Amino acid sequence: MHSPLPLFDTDALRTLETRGTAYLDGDAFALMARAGQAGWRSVLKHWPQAQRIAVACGPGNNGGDGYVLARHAQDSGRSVQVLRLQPPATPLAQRACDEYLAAGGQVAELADALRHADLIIDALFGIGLSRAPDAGTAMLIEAINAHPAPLLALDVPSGIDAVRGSATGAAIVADRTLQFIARHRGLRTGIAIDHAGELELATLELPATLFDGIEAAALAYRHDALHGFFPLRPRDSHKGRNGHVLCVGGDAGSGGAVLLAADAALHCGAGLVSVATRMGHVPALLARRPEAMAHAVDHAEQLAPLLERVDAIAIGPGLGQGEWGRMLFDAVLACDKPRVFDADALNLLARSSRRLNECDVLTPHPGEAGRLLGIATAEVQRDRFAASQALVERYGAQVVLKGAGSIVASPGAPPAVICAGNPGMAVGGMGDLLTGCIAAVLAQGFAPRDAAIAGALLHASAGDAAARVDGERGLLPSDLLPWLRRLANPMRR
Ligand SMILES: NC(=O)C1=CN([C@@H]2O[C@H](COP(=O)(O)OP(=O)(O)OC[C@H]3O[C@@H](n4cnc5c(N)ncnc54)[C@H](O)[C@@H]3O)[C@@H](O)[C@H]2O)[C@H](O)CC1
Ligand SMILES: [K+]
Repeated sequence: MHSPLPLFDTDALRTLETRGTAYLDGDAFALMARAGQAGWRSVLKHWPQAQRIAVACGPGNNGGDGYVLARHAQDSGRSVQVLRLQPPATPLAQRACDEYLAAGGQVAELADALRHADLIIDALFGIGLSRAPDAGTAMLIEAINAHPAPLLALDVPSGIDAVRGSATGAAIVADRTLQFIARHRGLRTGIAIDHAGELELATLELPATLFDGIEAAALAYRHDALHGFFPLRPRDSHKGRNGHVLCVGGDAGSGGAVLLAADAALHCGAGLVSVATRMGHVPALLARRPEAMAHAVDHAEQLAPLLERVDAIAIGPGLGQGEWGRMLFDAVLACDKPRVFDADALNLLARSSRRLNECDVLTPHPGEAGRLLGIATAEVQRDRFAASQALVERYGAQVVLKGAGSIVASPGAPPAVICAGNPGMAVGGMGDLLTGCIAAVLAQGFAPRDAAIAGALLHASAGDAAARVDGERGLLPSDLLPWLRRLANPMRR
């Protein structure tokens, strides 16, 4: 897959800050000056018409970046007001503030600064946020968020944890976030996506060699990573050589889910798809997907020959947790083929606490992840990276933690963040499609981690493509099918 974007944590940023300062002959203020100037260039590029700029400056060096930007804006002849709850608390921020005031800059009360602003700069906190904003700061953040002017956040939208992507209290909702030196891991998953807005990176003209020896804390995959992932098929290909997927599920009354998984597997290029389900769903399946082979399964012995024949198994969509579902779950647990566990199969797994292996894939949403870990959903969302890694440790499988910015965690590799998808996909059936997508890529012989990433990327990118045509609201799982097929084919040469 195309090389993903490396994302970094705060420790890495601190190391880069030290190396950057050394690169500038020990002049730390030069680094801050570059950051503030990069912020000003972003203003000129995206809001050149802004004439009345309010800059909210915190006490630390993020605030220092804000004072530098404010001085540039002041020098350009624009009306600038700095608003702040505390004076600068670091020597660099103090120097930036002094230079701003010396250039005639104004510090104003909140109401005055915001009254006529047509652009707001958030320089309250960056990577130094260490606790929930206090009441006064929270009120300031809420007042800024309620203001109609566009908002540029410097480095991190204040109140957001740049590594976890969560917030412990009030947090800025920015239209754009300009990150300094390196991309923050936390801004591409969970609630941070809505708080960061458009993401931009200012390298501060530092050499790439500064990154030598620094490990990425995560890898960001976008839809272009799929280009060239699926090879062209040999002309003499035949269906038996393109992967056989078995979809297991569909208890009485819930046949639709397992049919969606089968649909997705076919559209992602599986050569053969079989479905093991209740007798009652067989006619509907055959009517909708004659390409799939339907098997009515009421006893484990009926499943055994199927498990033998296929290359990958997707179990869970509509499986239920009754006797029938448990019987199928136990039979699949006993087989050694690559498996995707979703929905009720995850709930049954949580009760069995069986360990799996590296060729298996779990696809929990945050609630299912909580049940698998025995923690609250809120706890999962507070640190999606930690939760998905904990699942890897506990079950020994690949884990796709679904939600905004799905995370693919694997044994012995940095987490992958799926930078695609949209809220229109928060509807029933989308998870069933994902199960089929991943099983199809597994069945075509790709390594489990690649299959989990590619399957999740196919799914999310198809959701974005379908939403671009007719919007996010009312998006249906079936709308994704043609896009899965387009994305699963090599770019036409
Ligand atoms: N990383 C780089 O290469 C560069 C970083 N720059 C900017 O510096 C900030 C980080 O600055 P730092 O002083 O470490 O912290 P912050 O300014 O983010 O804020 C911490 C500051 O605020 C206090 N604080 C923390 N949490 C709270 C809270 N909840 N309520 C009130 N006060 C709080 C804390 O005590 C500190 O005083 C980085 O993000 C960049 O913007 C360079 O300027 C450019 C290169
Ligand atoms: K900020």
